[in-house]
Amino acid sequence: MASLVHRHITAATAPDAVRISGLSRSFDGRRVIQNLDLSIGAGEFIVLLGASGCGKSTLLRILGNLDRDFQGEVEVPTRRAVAFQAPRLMPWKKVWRNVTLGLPNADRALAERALAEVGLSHRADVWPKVLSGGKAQRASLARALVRSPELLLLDEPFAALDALTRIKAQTLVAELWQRHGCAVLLVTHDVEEAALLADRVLVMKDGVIAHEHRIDLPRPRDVADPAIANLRGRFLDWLGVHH
Ligand SMILES: Nc1ncnc2c1ncn2[C@@H]1O[C@H](COP(=O)(O)OP(=O)(O)OP(=O)(O)O)[C@@H](O)[C@H]1O
Repeated sequence: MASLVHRHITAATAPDAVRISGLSRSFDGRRVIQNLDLSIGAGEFIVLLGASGCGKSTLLRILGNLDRDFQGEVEVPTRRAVAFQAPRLMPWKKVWRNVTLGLPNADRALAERALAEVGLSHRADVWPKVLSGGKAQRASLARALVRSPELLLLDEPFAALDALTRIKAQTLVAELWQRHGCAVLLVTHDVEEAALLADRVLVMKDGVIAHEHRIDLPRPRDVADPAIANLRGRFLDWLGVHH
């Protein structure tokens, strides 16, 4: 059957890392993303908030080229990487081989460099099952970094971690982002995480970006800063959460 879907995914051109115009995506006749426009600057850290089911993961999957069944124009860099809530490591491959999975050649030195960046140098030769949740997630980040992405897509990467491990992982992502200078799109439900990490916070609702806020606070940001508490409150309001 001929598809009537018009789709266009092309390599992005500077200065933006991502350009989306008129993006729509439907499932079973229901529009989940509605004529959405969005640009992400090179090196910009975007956090995407939104109620469950509002289409955040759908947008991320489209940007990761994991879903091509959309309408509209999407420009993304060819060098991009995705990390999910579950680390998705292959249990039959040692950690370093997981890091280079899918690359044309399994370059051990490359894997070791990426593992060193996430503090896992000493774990290159273990099987994924021996890693704690936090370490497995760091291995998954190393697998993303080894691709030198211009765009890093993170879908609730810290959601399954305990509170302390989560804070460490947030700090690590902030450091990696600053060192690599890649654009980041991070999907989360955590309004504090958004306030701590983002250059710009987007709140998605009914398939569009309903609210947007740029954060100019210096980094590293302090969770005890009253400005962070203010932002939390504002984001919760936008999400319709009473606090
Ligand atoms: N492959 C699919 N087939 C049918 N419906 C889908 C599919 N993928 C997503 N949906 C629907 O699209 C809507 C948006 O899903 P999506 O996973 O993007 O939401 P989300 O904002 O990421 O939610 P959450 O915060 O719970 O992860 C939901 O109603 C979901 O059921």
